[in-house]
Amino acid sequence: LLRRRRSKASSGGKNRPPPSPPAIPVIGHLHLLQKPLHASLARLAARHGPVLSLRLGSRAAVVVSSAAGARECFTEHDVAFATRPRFPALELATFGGATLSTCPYGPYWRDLRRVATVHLLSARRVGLMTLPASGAVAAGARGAARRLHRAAAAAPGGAARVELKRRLFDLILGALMEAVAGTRTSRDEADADTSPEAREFKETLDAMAPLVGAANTWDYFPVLRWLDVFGVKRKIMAAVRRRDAFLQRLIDAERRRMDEDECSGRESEKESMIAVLLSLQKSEPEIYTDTVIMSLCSSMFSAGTETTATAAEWAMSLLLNHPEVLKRAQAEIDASVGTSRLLSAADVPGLGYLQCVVTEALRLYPAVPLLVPHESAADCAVGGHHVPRGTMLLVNAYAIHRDPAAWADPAAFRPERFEAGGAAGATEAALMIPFGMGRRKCPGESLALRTLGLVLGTLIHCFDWDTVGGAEVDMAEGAGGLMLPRAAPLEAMCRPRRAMLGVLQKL
Ligand code: HEM
Repeated sequence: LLRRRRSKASSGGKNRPPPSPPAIPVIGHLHLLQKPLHASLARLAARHGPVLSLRLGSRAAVVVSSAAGARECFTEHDVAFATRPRFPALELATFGGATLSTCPYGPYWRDLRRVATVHLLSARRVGLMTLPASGAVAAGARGAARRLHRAAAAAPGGAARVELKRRLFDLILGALMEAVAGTRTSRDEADADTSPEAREFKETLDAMAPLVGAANTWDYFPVLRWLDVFGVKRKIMAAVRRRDAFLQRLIDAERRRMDEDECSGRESEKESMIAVLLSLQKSEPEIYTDTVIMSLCSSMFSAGTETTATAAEWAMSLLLNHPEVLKRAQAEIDASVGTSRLLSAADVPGLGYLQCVVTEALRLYPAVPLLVPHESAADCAVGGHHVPRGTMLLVNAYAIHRDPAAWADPAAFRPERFEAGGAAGATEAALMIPFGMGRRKCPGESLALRTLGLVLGTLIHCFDWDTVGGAEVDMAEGAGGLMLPRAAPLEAMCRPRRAMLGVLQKL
């Protein structure tokens, strides 16, 4: 004991574990956690400090809720924290934990990450999706404006009550489905926000999500996995088979199309992500198997759709409750783009205030509030506390973005704080990490920001928006696993702007 105490003293406290609330046998600290999880963890951090340790059933976790702690984890210890914890329930739905977001750090992750950043989400590819009018996101935003205009024209008084959550989700899933699998034709035929393919895929995800959620308890109490009393595993496997069959059909269709193009010597005008991956498969078939292609496509949908749609929905909620901000963003677009054409992605970099709106919305409501869990692959020290190998790391971006020591009036929606490139009223300690930080940072950030700018800009430019019945939008947060959903789906009243009628009628 004496030896241990002496070595602790000589290490300057670095061997001390982070502070921890009293735990209960077997369940550890699980009883202290309520939904939404980020709020519960912020309350514990206020009581026990910005670096605290928890035991979640059989799993050890450390929760970091300060900018300084997050910086330390993702700079000094970035490699140590670059791997992911294994969640048996999630593994069933993610190709055995082999998707880009879930796989352990190592050569396999590096390969997938390189393909994603160099081939699928590169600046060139994001440009192709957003810049030309035929790009998947640009066409999606235009189609949504056309359909909203029609809905308003058919509504009494010329203003339609629209469920923005569904429309935003469909728009973004439709655009991603087109970018991944080249499904434009089928979407155009249906003139809907999504193609039939996107709808079918969504059905498979909807079937899987609650099952994986229900099986989450396995991750903390492994014994439950072996019992599988309610047959959850069997049901997850059935949903997984349906999803994989669907993804395989998309791959086969692209393969057939590419073969036909090759035979006829036709140049394909726009390559889908699957086509890019199939070209890589030709040169390195042992690496780019159909399963790897499926897992990459699945990563794009699961990591890119709900996140971007949720961020857009929160941004619209904030704008509806702050009509003065909405008017200012609209005036900026009118002054820069005019009212004789639609906004394009090329206009977005010149719309400084609109970008501040997006940033401020991501600060207040980061779509992934605790980032994606990391795990330490080696012992390290965070905030002077010892974190052993194999500890799950949760970084509370939500709490960091609202830290009163770092941000002036942190709960207020004030896009101006980001004007002139800075964060006015924020101290050196302020840190924005809606997309994470370090080597596992989101590779879809630039696609997400372009999409948000283009979609929100189009909605603001073409329509006047109002809350339903003039009541304030309720900003209550729902419980959403890793995500930060609204408690109630956002609905709003949408009326085409008189100045934009000429443009809308031609869509
Ligand atoms: C507003 C929209 C988005 C937000 C807020 C967001 C946020 C995040 C966050 C917080 C992470 C985890 C970072 C970490 O591990 O610490 C992440 C990872 C990831 N994101 Fe995004 N994301 C968005 C959009 C997208 C899009 C559009 C795509 C692709 C189409 C995408 C693909 C991914 C992938 C593949 C990962 C896993 C990266 C890895 O583990 O190496 N995300 N994202």
